[in-house]
Order: sequence, then structure tokens, then C-alpha cells
Amino acid sequence: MNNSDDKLANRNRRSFLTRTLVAGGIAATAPLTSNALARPINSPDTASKAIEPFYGKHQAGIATPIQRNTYFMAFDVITTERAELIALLKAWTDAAAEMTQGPAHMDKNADPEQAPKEMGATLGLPNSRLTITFGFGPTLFEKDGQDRFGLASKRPAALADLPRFNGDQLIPERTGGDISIQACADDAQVVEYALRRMVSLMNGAAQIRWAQTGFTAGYKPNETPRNQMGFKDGTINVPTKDPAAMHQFVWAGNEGPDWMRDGSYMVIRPIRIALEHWDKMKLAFQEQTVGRHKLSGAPLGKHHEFDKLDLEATDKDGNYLIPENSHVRLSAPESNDGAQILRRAFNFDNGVAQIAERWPPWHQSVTFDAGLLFQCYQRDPRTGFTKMFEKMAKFDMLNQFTTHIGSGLFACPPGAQPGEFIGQKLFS
Ligand SMILES: C=CC1=C(C)c2cc3[nH]c(cc4nc(cc5[nH]c(cc1n2)c(C)c5CCC(=O)O)C(CCC(=O)O)=C4C)c(C)c3C=C
Ligand SMILES: [Fe+2]
Repeated sequence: MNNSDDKLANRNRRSFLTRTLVAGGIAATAPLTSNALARPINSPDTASKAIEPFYGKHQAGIATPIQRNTYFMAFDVITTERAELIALLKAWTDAAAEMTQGPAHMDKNADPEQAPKEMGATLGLPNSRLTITFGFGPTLFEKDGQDRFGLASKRPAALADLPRFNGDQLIPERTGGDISIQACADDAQVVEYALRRMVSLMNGAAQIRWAQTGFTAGYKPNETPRNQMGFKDGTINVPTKDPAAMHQFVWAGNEGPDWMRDGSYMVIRPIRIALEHWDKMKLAFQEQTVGRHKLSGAPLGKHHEFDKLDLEATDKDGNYLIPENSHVRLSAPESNDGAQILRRAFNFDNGVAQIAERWPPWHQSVTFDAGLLFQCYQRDPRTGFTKMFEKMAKFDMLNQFTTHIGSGLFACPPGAQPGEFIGQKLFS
């Protein structure tokens, strides 16, 4: 980050809220904060010129304040040769370092008889805080009982397959993947180009499995962006600038394999939202469903966005102000033995999709293919996403409007040092 970004980040900084969590009967205190530091900074003067470091202890794109655009892609590795897989990871790492650390430039002496390495789509564009984050899916370690690259014994216990959740409607073509690459930046063309470069380097060793683009809402600095349902989304999150909280909830420690230490486990779920139905719901019902007021973002019964979520508060008849099946009650740490995840979600919009139903009332129609590209990072998905979502999948009122249509689980290794490739320790 340059100086002006630092100043902006400081301006955005909010004081921590502290909640007492009861984890397995032991009271633990964990700091919670507004997600101000994880919000996009969309002033063209600051954001577009800023460069996010690529090399480091952790991969960029996890604790990085969220950008305006993303391009997520999951790949299947099709080579059976370990050496070719390593060569691909080396090429991808070098390209990521190059693209994230400076503006694109075309070699003036490029051979006119060859396809140019630099395709030119981002020539003249600033870096726009581009980050490129890599992950390894369970199938890279073992697929159909086969130890494909001699990695099976190195699969972390935390990379256990996610269970099937209630209501899951996962489309195989939007699920899984051996390797994930996600580009995030404040420019849609920059992220698209980053993935095109990666695809151009596959050299027959890998193929695209699925992809999803996403965006966050334009907003004023210091304001939580709204999602497509019209609610402020990202009010409460793990405070990325608090090393103790990041250590406790996000970064992998020494409980797992050495090659994953300082990495993180990522869950990604494209969630389609029935926006047409949601838009017909009464405001009061929408607010009961989420558990927060729509305009202010305050917890129900409170006035300000960052007022404490009081799950014990009741009305004069003794009913909970935050309904029992509301989204924020079910996802709050207090309802999940203290579990917390670092959310880094983007909206998605793929235009519209055709629906044809063979059962009464036999209707055909066109619906928005839009929703939330939900994404979260955690130290262990079994005690993070899965712990939280198993209950939510059954009881969350929001489920009436949301359908999980895809899923991915990836071990994102620690950051690389100059001269290394991403995930190098896994192969040593
Ligand atoms: C299992 C994890 C979660 C899924 C899946 C999920 C989907 C989802 N969420 C929204 C909108 C909102 N979520 C909000 C808060 C919130 N959500 C989760 C987890 C999942 N959400 C957590 C952990 C929290 C924070 C709870 C807390 O500690 O208070 C909110 C409220 C504002 C905020 O705090 O960010 C909104 C709004 C949608 C639309 C969605 C799927 C489409
Ligand atoms: Fe949520």
C-alpha cells in the first residue's frame, strides 16, 4: 500500500467490538469489528494506482481489503505427470507476480511471427490492486481412490470433503476443481485478463472446470456496501488487521501439515437468489428474515449499524427481537460455539436463465441468474463454515430465497517468497 492508501485505511479504521463467546463451555473473548478495512476503496486516484504485494507470509487476496471485481476459476489438472504440474505452478506463479506488481507492457521486439505473451487487454490500465490467489482442492490429492501426484499423504485433515447440506442443489459444472485461481481488482478488465493469461499458460496440463465473475457495489468510503437484496452486507467480520483474531480464526497453524502453515482454507458457494420473489416481500418480513433493519443496517430494535447484536432482547410479549430463524442470529458466533469466518463475498450476475418445470403448474419462465458468490476463509472449515452452515441450511429464513448451486473447497497455501512457486513446500 502506498502512503495515501495507508491514510485512507486509517480513516476507515473502526474500534473493535468485543463479544464474549462460549466455546465448548469455556468463555473466550474475541474481538469483532466492522468490516471497514475489508471494504473496497473506489476512489480512482488511490485505488487504481495501488499495488498489493504478491510475495509474503500470506497470499494476497485473503486479508486484502475487498476489491470491486473478481474472476474466480477452478481447474482440473489433466496431466498425469507431477513434473508438468510443478512446471504449470511455476509458470502461473511467475505470471501472477508479474501481473500484480506492475503495469502491463508489450515487448517492442516481440517476434511478429509468434502470438505475443502480452495480449494487450490491460495495456495502459493501472494495476487496480490486483491480487491473484491460488488454492488446491481435495481432488488434487486423491481422485477416485488414486494418488495422482504422490500427494495423498499430504492432504490436510481440514481439507475434508464438505458434507451435503440441506437444500443443496449443486451443479457438477459449478462445483469442485483441483486448483483454484482467483483474481480480484478494482477493474473488471484487469481481473478477466489475469485469468486469460493463466489459461494461456496451461499448455495441455490443465483445463477450465468452472468460473464465476463477481462485483461489489460502488459505495462511499466508510460505508458498508449493500448486496442485491438491498441490505448492508459485511458489517460484522473477522478484523483483518488484528493478528490475534486472524491467527485464531483464519490462518492455518501447526495443527496441520507444515506446507499449509500461514495459509487458509477457502469455501466458495455460488448462491442464486430469487430476486423476483424477494422484491415482492414486505419490508418488515425482509428485516425479520435478515435480523437487521434494511436502511440503517442496525440490528432489529436498534438504531445504528454497529450497535451490538443483542440476541437476548425481547419485545413486550417476550418474543425475541432478532427472530430465532433469522440469518444473523443463526450465523452469529454466539449461536455457533464461538465460530467465526472471514467473509469475502461478491455479488454475481450472469444475466437471466430459462426455467422449464414439468410438474404443475407446468410453467416456463425466465429468471435472474444472479446472487451471491459467497466466499469465506478459515483455519478449519469443519469448525468454520460447516459448523455454521449445517444449522443455517436447515433453519435460516433466508433459505426461502437462496439456492446453493455450486461449491468449492480449497487449501490456499501460504504466500511464496521470491524465487519460489506457490505451494512449493507441498512438493518438497
Ligand atoms: C455459512 C455462512 C454464511 C452464508 C452461506 C451466508 C449467506 C448469505 N448472507 C447474506 C447476507 C447477510 N449476511 C449477514 C451476516 C452474516 N452472514 C454470515 C454467514 C453466512 N452468510 C455471517 C457469519 C454473518 C455475520 C453474523 C454476525 O456475526 O453478526 C448480513 C448482515 C450484515 C453483516 O453482518 O454483514 C447480511 C445482510 C446473503 C444475501 C447470503 C446468501 C445469498
Ligand atoms: Fe450472511
